[in-house]
Amino acid sequence: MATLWRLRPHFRPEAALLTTAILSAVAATLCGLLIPLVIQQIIDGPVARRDLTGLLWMTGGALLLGALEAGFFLGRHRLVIGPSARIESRMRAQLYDHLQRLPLAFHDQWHSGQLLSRASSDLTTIVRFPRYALVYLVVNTFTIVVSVGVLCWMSPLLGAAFVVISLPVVAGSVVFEARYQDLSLRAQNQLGDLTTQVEESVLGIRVLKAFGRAGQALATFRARAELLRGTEISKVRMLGLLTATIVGLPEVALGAVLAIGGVLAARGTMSAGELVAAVAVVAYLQWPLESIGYLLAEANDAAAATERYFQLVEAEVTVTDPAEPVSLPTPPRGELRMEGVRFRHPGADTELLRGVDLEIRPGETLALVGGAGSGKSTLVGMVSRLYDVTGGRITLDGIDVRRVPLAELRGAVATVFEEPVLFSGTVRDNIRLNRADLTDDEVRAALRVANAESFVDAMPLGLDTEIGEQGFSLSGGQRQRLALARAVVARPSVLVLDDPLSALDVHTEAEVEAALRQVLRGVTALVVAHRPSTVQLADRVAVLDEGRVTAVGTHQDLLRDCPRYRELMAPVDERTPEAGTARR
Ligand SMILES: Nc1ncnc2c1ncn2[C@@H]1O[C@H](COP(=O)(O)OP(=O)(O)OP(=O)(O)O)[C@@H](O)[C@H]1O
Repeated sequence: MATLWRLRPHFRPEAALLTTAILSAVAATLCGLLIPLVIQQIIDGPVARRDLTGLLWMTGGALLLGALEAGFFLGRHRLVIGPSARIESRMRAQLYDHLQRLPLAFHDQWHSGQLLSRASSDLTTIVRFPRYALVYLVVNTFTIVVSVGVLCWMSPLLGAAFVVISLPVVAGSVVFEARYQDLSLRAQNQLGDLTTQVEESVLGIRVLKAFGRAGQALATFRARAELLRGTEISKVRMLGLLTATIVGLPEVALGAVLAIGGVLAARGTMSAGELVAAVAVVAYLQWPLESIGYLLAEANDAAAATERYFQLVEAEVTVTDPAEPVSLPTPPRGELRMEGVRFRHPGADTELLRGVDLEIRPGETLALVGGAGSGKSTLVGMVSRLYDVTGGRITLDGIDVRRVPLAELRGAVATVFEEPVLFSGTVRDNIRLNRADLTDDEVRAALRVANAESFVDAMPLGLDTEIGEQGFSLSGGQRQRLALARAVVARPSVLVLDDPLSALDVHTEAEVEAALRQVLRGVTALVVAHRPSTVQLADRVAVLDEGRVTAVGTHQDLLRDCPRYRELMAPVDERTPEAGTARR
């Protein structure tokens, strides 16, 4: 339960409304509890005296209390809706914002389904707590304490009997509390694994079908679903056990009150009205008692979800804005240097990059060539700080990129990836991508440079055509040319192209290559390349091997002087086995 205490910064802005909601619920309870006492007065007073006028007044009083109880109850309901919705939306926004700021090294290590389930089902579970369980845990505890007080005031014997009968419930709740949260956390993690599999299967449906792996994927899914089912059943069994203990309590308590109260009334130490009131108070306790198990389960589910939420929002953002920022020259010249750059993945035993030295002159295009997994993407990703170096430094125009404000750096360095990701929205939205200040003329100029204007104009609504998921279906080459347009639209000084041709067929490759030739004019470019066609776009080529740059030169020079380069550039069927693999 201590975990839930960590939510207080989120609850604090809503404290006034939540407290009013709780007070409203307490007021409803007090009205409800006063009714049995009015009934006692009615029976011992007007009914015993056969006083019709008094009876009418007091019955009216009981009705008024009933109406007030309903009003306060409704008030509680209304008061809690706004705060809980605001808490939910703020927490969701904080989580999303944090996910955006977390470095790629973090995203490399987390399954997307685990992130999705935290952002969706976990937050819903957390928010059910202030909306419902929090108020009722407070109010029901209050109701039970006040009711026991009322019983003790009527007859200490009745109060003591009720407390003794309640002891198994208290013990059961303590055991339940300890075990249920563990099960709840396990179930939420298992749900995250299932979400990951659903997401991966949806994204990779073509591969699964093409390789005939749908059956195997289903078997894995079933096994995971079975695991989750088992955990959920254990949760329900545990809750059932507690509920079974609790549900019997009001009946036993009622029997005990009737028996003890009956004896006391027969002896004349308790009036008939007091006996009826005591029975009514115990009957009033039925819901608060029966709901304890459910509310504890809700609180524990919320606590487990809270733990998972904080795992994410407290994950360290290692790539941050510098404390003492230094601006790039305006406009930046685009001189890029790597000085002894080293990189080790968090928790990895060995370094992927072991001292890379490289210089790219303003306006020059340098191709980076290396075996699969040799660290090319990681190295080029460091220029815009998708990853941070773990040793050495990268400078742009003589300034360490870690000293440049992130927004400025990412404005100066644009990246195109192997897989062109397009978002749901229009062509224009995708090209501008959060740069709403760019005009249609600028967007068109970028499309022209990327050799994409003619096919965009041929689309049904031109720039307004919806693309991305479920949008207008584009070919690989068209998608990549839009990605190029997106990269150049804001006129960056440095372009990082992470193997932009590798996912394309020969014909499409030629289209994008033509676009690339245009795009590369006048900017400094670092291009990850696998094929001679891409390499030939570059002024110079660097060979990355064993974590270092082992050779730099023109394509022709390297073909002549560097055996490793010849190996890497050879057609796939002519390569030696280790040429295409990481040699670390
Ligand atoms: N979390 C991690 N811990 C340790 N090593 C990792 C981790 N994530 C990735 N790697 C290693 O980093 C390398 C991938 O680096 P990178 O993607 O930069 O290579 P690349 O040269 O671009 O590969 P490719 O040409 O196949 O795209 C691989 O060797 C991989 O094993």
